[in-house]
Amino acid sequence: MNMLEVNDLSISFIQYSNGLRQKNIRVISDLNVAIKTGEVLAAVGASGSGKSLLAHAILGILPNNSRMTGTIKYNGEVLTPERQADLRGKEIALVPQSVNYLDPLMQVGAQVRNGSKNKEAVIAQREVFSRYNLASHVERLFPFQLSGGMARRVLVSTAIVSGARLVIADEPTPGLDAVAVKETLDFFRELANQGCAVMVITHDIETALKIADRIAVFYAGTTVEIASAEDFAGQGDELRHPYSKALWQALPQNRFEPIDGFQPSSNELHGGCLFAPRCSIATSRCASVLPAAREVRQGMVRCIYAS
Ligand SMILES: Nc1ncnc2c1ncn2[C@@H]1O[C@H](COP(=O)(O)OP(=O)(O)OP(=O)(O)O)[C@@H](O)[C@H]1O
Ligand code: NI
Repeated sequence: MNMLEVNDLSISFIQYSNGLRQKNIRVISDLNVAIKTGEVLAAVGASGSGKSLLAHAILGILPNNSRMTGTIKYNGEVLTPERQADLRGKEIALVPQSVNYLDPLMQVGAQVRNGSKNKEAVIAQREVFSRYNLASHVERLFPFQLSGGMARRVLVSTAIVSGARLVIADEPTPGLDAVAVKETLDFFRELANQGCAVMVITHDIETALKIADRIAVFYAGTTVEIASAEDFAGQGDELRHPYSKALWQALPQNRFEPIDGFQPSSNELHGGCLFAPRCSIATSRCASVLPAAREVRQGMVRCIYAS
């Protein structure tokens, strides 16, 4: 069963230009993704492709000047803002991308326990800290006293101590050394094995492949492909979308060929397939129709030529 289901999610920001003229800038378009109990799904894509906004939409923490359409379901139930507030930090936890999400005025131990002073919470927090090599005095420190790597371990600890069922980790590994990276990824796998659903957001396919069952490839605010991790192999022949193939082939151990051009920015999105201007197999048809999401070989793809 799907623990999380995101259907036709679109997000835009209202911007004021030339005085009072209002402009809607669309940053996520018709995005679909789902995660099952026991599964780790990686969301992979370049900077600005909409990964963090998806995380914030699920948690219900989008900025005030944004508008969202589409539905997000948790265990089959549509999430309303009230329900999101109830579940946030309890059943649904975020490991945020930036350490700025830590409260600068609160000792980190208390933050990880969500303010709780009860005995079990303190024990759980201390166990996780020792597991992450955070010395016993660290719980009394304030965020500004932590190194970058320590702060990231504190953020991961917060999600773990919360006992959440759905964990969304936004770039959890930068600033960690190789051992801590492995430990963190292993821990997410363990959470999934215990029946949680985990989404790991990363711009790095190699990190994603170390942990994910399935990979959702983001481009310019939508998912262009959702494939099983095994499909990222060899020449990438099992992949369905030209962008996923190009990403895969750009890795040093593969052809090491960069993709020409740039991801369009949100104020220059045109009709048609957003990847078409950079795609080697694009035709005039691609410029006119936005490809619908369809199922191909047990994966999802948005390309009219995928087979
Ligand atoms: N508050 C905001 N107002 C206007 N535009 C925004 C706002 N927040 C994000 N955006 C735009 O939305 C798009 C997606 O941003 P998002 O942070 O989700 O990208 P990302 O995939 O997480 O990138 P990164 O890998 O750099 O973290 C970007 O083009 C960004 O500029
Ligand atoms: Ni991000």
